[in-house]
Amino acid sequence: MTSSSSSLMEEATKKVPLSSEIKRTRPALQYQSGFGNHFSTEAIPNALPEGQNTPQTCPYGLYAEQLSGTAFTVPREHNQRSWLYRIRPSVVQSRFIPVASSLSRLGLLNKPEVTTPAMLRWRPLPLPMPASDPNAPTAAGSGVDFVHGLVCMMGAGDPGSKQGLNVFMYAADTSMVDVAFQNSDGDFLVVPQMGTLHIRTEMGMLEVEPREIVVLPRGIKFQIDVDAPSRGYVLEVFEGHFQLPQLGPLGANGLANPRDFKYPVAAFQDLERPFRLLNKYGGELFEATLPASPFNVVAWHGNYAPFKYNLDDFCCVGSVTYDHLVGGQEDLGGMGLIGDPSIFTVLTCPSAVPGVAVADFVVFPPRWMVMEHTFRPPYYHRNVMSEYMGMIYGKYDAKEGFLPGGASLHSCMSPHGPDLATFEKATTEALAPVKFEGGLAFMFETCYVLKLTEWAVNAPHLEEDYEERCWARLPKKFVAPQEDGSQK
Ligand SMILES: O=C(O)Cc1cc(O)ccc1O
Ligand SMILES: [Fe+2]
Repeated sequence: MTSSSSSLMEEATKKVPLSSEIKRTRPALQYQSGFGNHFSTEAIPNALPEGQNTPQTCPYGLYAEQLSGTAFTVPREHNQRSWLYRIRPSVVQSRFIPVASSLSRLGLLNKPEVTTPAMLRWRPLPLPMPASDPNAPTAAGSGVDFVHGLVCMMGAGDPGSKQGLNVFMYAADTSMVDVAFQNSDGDFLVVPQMGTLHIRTEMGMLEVEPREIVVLPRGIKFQIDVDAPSRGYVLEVFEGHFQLPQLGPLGANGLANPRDFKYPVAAFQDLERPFRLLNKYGGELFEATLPASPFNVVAWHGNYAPFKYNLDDFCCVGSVTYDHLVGGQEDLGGMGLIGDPSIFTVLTCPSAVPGVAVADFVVFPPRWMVMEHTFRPPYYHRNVMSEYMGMIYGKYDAKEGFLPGGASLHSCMSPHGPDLATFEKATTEALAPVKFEGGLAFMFETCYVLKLTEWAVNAPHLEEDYEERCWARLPKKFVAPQEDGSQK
């Protein structure tokens, strides 16, 4: 490891202040708040038509364009669409052509084809090589932008039949210049672990830092600037959209509160120069040329838009008596099943089966641990759901060696739980109330059985001795009773 990457890794283990807490280099952005709201926003006063969506002519000579995130015909409470008022409509573009073969080496297009139930863990994803590194591919530095830095690790299903998901990681050090990306295959949930993402979307700008997440719904064009080596995780769902979990017996508040979700305000570019549009479609990549910036939406209204959320705002709920609780479905005295996922769920993308998620995004944030006569860490278990975990900063409370920027996979029915050191500590420590402040881990939990990409199983940062290192030395502690039934 180079000294610069080891110091970057030290950086990553610390809880870094948000840039809003330190000196800013860019003007602070404005947002609108409230999960799933119907927003109205205009970058020029009166750019939104009054009283109707498609007047004969729109203010300022804008074109009206609807973007639908759900079928027109789904019930009103699930309907997601926005009306965009833009300088040119999206149809002004050249024919989409498959991206040239040199670019098809993109990790983004890796196919999940390897089946294995093995418990796997990866050390931190290597960052793009700095220009000063003699092994860097170009003298100007690695030049890897967000799209080219995405690498598919695993997935299930098929975007063509709108079923399943992918898990990616990204490592990038370069901004996207005069290029926009559109994912027609599903929604992206991005979890930065290092480096701020400056995201320009059709609906406006978002700035997203480690400890925040962003959802970029299907089809919404975006472009990402970075100002430092940046790394993180991406969950892509091919079906449905992310929603807040039911609160069941918790009542009206708690977990991720709706008002803490931030949506962009309209912001547009009037840039008349060629742009490339990269489109992920059916798991392949296509490209078209645009005569001008596609970020030309002067005003919009609707409920289909990207949004961000600060994980520090998560209101964590847990056991205040005994046992380690994660939550589950609640049957409220004959009121029927509430599809209520884990108490650590920030967002869920539900399947058609109540309580079963295409994917849950779950966090393990700093929190008080007060449970009495209890083994407090996550217990040993095997789960019908598959669990992919990542680390944003610090340490996880069940394992040593799970590092920020690293990842683990415990698939359907594969066993996992605390390592030896954690077990020893948890079974001998005095159970005073303690605040776990060690770190912020998260999980993508899915009902699908994941396949891995060749890249993920052959990656040099895959830990060869994961099971061995964590669990092989867990001792036999069993003491059989004496013939008379007494214990030795
Ligand atoms: O396996 C893990 O580390 C994740 C996890 C944590 C927890 O507190 C309960 C269940 C669970 O799967
Ligand atoms: Fe687990």
